[in-house]
Amino acid sequence: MTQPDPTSGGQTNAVPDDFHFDTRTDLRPDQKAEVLIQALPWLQKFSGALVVVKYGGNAMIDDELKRAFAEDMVFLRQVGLKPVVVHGGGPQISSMLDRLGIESEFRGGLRVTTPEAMDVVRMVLTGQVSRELVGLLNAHGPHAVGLSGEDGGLFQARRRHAYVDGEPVDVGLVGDVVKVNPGAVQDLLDAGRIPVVSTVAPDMDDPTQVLNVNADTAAAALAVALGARKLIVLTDVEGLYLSWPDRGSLVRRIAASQLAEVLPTLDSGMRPKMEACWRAVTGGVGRAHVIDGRAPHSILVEVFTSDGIGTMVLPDEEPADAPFTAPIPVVHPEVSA
Ligand SMILES: Nc1ncnc2c1ncn2[C@@H]1O[C@H](COP(=O)(O)OP(=O)(O)O)[C@@H](O)[C@H]1O
Ligand SMILES: CC(=O)N[C@@H](CCC(=O)OP(=O)(O)O)C(=O)O
Repeated sequence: MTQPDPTSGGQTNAVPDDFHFDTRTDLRPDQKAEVLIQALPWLQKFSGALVVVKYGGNAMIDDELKRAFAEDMVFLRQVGLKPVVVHGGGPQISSMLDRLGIESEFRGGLRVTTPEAMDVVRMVLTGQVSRELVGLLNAHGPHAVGLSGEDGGLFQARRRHAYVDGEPVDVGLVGDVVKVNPGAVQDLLDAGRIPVVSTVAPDMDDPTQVLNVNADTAAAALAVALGARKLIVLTDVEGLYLSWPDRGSLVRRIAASQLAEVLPTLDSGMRPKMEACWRAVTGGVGRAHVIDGRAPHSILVEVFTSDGIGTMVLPDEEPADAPFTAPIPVVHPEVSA
């Protein structure tokens, strides 16, 4: 049996003949209907919305979770949103460097990237992680197309001058995205595809050289350039904790200016992530969320339920669509000046 896909310009999606609804849950039919109907205002609100989803390497824990992630992306697209995937792959790069006997070290949350390590970063991100995600998405139909920051002039980067404790450190071939030309991603979206972006970028000052770009930072730059409604960052923790690792200090909502005060207090893993959220929201993206990628379908819970999930960063001035905002108290961090 095949069903026409109304959003795919005449393509068809194969539905197996033995297809049946999942009956593993204990929900009664009316409860199932309630869950679906509760999603209605959110489906209406986000119809046509462009959402950039950063999928961190630490959230790619097992095959089941990766498949659930792919289902979520296809779900978003199928109900009329425009998802763009920007993926990381830090642990996958580290494990390949290990296998090849190449030492890898982080300074200030950035991988010190030698020319030899850069070859591995590029190979793992574009040749392994991207291929796997594209394959998982395309198990549902011909949706996904992979591209890297090198393709179609998507990113241009500049070498990063990194500092640890105020001292300059050499992190090698690490860059910051300084220019985004989102045309190639926009073309794919216009064609109904799901772009899957790897964050390797040409060096603006030496176009023969590619640079290793932190995936959170690249996702934020792309979200701003595309004028995204949301940036969703999937990681391996419930969200931002004000006093890590005190589990009682999870932040549910935080305004950009409050976040700016907190940033200098954060550890290296969380800092680039929260900085990326801050950049996105101050750059015009409606909301940025950090959510737990270890929970299956956390994206759907974030986008289509009133309570949401994880930590939400919002602009200082609440936009006009405030009535849809979940009634969660804003945390006012107590941070010394
Ligand atoms: N304040 C904090 N709130 C939440 N997590 C934190 C905090 N400080 C440090 N962390 C650590 O940061 C990790 C997430 O960063 P990272 O490992 O770089 O993620 P990813 O690979 O998804 O980009 C968490 O697993 C947690 O151990
Ligand atoms: C400069 C730098 O550190 N680049 C990262 C790029 C991958 C990444 O960011 O992956 P995650 O999102 O999984 O952490 C790295 O080499 O690990």
